[in-house]
Amino acid sequence: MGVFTKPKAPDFADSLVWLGKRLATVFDASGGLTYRDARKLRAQFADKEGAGANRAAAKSIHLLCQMLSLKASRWRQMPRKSDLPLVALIPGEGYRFVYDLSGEGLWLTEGAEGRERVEAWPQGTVFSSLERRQQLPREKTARGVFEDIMAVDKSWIFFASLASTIASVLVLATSLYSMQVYDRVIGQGGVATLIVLTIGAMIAVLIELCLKLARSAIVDRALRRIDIDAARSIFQRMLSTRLDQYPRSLGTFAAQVRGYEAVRAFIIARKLYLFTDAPFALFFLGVIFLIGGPAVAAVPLVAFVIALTVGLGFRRAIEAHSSREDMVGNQRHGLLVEAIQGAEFLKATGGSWQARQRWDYLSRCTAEEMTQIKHLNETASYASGVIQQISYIGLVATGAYLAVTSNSLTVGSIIACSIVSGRVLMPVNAIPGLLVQWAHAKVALRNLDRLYELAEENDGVDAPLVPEVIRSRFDVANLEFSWVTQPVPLEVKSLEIAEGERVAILGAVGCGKSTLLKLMAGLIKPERGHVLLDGLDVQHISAERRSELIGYLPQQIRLVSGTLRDNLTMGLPYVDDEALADAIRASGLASLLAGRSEGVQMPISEGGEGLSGGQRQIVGLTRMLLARPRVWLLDEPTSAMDDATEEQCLRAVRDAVAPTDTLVLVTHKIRLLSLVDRVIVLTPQGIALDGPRDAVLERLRQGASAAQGSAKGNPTGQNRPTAPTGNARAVETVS
Ligand SMILES: Nc1ncnc2c1ncn2[C@@H]1O[C@H](COP(=O)(O)OP(=O)(O)OP(=O)(O)O)[C@@H](O)[C@H]1O
Repeated sequence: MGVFTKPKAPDFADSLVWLGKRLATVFDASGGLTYRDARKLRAQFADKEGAGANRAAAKSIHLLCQMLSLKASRWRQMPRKSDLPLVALIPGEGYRFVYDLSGEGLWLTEGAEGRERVEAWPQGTVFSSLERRQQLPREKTARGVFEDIMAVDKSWIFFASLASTIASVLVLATSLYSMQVYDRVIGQGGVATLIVLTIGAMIAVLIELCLKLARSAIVDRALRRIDIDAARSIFQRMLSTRLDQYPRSLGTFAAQVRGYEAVRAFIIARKLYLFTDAPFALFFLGVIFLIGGPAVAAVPLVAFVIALTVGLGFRRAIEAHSSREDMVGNQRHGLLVEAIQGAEFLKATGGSWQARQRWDYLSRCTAEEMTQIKHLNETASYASGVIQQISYIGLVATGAYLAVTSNSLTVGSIIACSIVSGRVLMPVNAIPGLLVQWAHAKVALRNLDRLYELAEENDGVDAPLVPEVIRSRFDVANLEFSWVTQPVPLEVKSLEIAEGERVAILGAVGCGKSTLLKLMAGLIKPERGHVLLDGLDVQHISAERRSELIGYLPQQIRLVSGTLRDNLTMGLPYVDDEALADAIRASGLASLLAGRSEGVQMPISEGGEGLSGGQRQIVGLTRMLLARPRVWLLDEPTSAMDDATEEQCLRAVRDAVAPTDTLVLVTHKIRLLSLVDRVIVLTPQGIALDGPRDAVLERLRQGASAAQGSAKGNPTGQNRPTAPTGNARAVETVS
């Protein structure tokens, strides 16, 4: 291991967190670093100096690689080109990512402060090469995810089983105690023996209690870990789902995703049942056999078989009702989310009663199914209780008969056998509850499997590209896409947008302008054809890198709960306050904040509900100014703004878009066309007009006057560039 001295704790921690974020992009590590991971990495260096910091530095790379599923080599002192990409650990400075060696022998590096070409490394610098950990290709199913999570640590099953085993053996103490008291103490008047036996039995009971508490602590710990890991994996899977794959009912979808709780509860219960409860039924049967002989043991054995058959007999009915309960429950959750989100619409239209009717119907169905499940569960438990009682009577009767007829059993052994026989049937009593859990888990797994079937971003691309530099040039060819609800697909035969071009897309409502922008941003995948960015299919560029290169501002901006600063710096971890202040001033957000005591720490509620539509648009635009992408895709960015605010935002965008950046703008507002040089008019069948802005506008004006001539009056035509709505199939190039 190389020697690196005096790492300064805060710098190291920051550069490590930076490195984590960068490597997540470079290696397309799904999930990347979470806030929690970053805290963990920072904690490595807390209050560490000298040798402690050195150890932390070495350990932290190991931890980071674990988080990102990467493999790091041991530190070495000389970098080699064949080992690229590398991490360099520079004493007193921090980590740098080394991605290439130039022809002139300069190492191309990146750090938290930016790029640098390094000719000579500072004394003590050490290097470690990185590669993606080979993962076995496995079919992605919800079950597979849970199996992977369970496989990480199985020790809890061993310890929980051990605790159960000892506790179960100790249960014997009570029965043996009874046997000894009846046979030895009462018959022979041994008070001293009674005292010793009683103390022994009490100690056994206390140890059993401790073991049960230990088992529950072990299981709780395992539950917590499985919960966190499963929640993380499923949430990550949901986030990485491609936009066009999201189901239409998001509330129902969210409820289905939550189903993992039912799965993990069942998995734990099943493991405990199979490893501890069920085997002990046989153990206790053996004990009865030893104490009471085969005839006595036969009674609980027969009862066990009958109870098992009865319990499993309820399986189908319980499964059917649980499945229906889950389905209706998810729909009810979907309706709840919809009613809260659409409260304004429901109130304004007076349509609340319709929602209420549906809610009542779904509630009735849920209650009905729940009652049925409860009824079945209770019936199964009662049946097993009755079998247990009959087994008890049968066992005592058989024992007594044998005692009377052949004198082969004592009173004490009959009592001991009857106590132990309760334990034989205990696992059978648990079967109805397990069946309910199993049924819910099965439905939940099926729903989660549907989530895993949805295509992810970069679907089918094993190693998505992470290009450093890209020219913002688009080539679209033979593009075809339709949403599930859309009968006619959007078609674009050919479209070229050069680097540095500023283009507006006009078109009638619903003709597919936003869809085209989403296709260009790579958020949705064309069914046919392709969108190339600098010659690369946007679907082949890593989703993380794509979101850095392409700035997409949607029509409806939904902010996330947190502070305004969180929203402004979303996905931009290295924004300093100076840049933030500049962007806020440029977009006009500063005037919105004036007078607000919290400033950028202003709390934002879910979806940005506390802000008006126009204010949300300003926030979205300000974030774009901070992100400085190479491609700006703006979907009606100022549709909810007043003239003065719009003017300021337009100025800010005009100043921010660099000459080599490409701007594509969807709008219905003529004022925004001042930002562009080229106008494209879109129809669902494709591009109808394409050419320099003024020429296309002139063509549209001519078209509008001709239309006015035939049908007088166009009250909305004032501020809207009129676009062909119909069947303009051939692309008309206007010069
Ligand atoms: N997420 C979606 N799910 C299903 N269908 C969608 C979705 N988004 C858009 N569509 C459908 O695709 C078609 C084109 O919609 P798009 O939003 O691209 O039109 P647009 O030209 O941007 O309209 P507008 O001018 O009203 O914004 C519409 O018929 C719409 O119903």
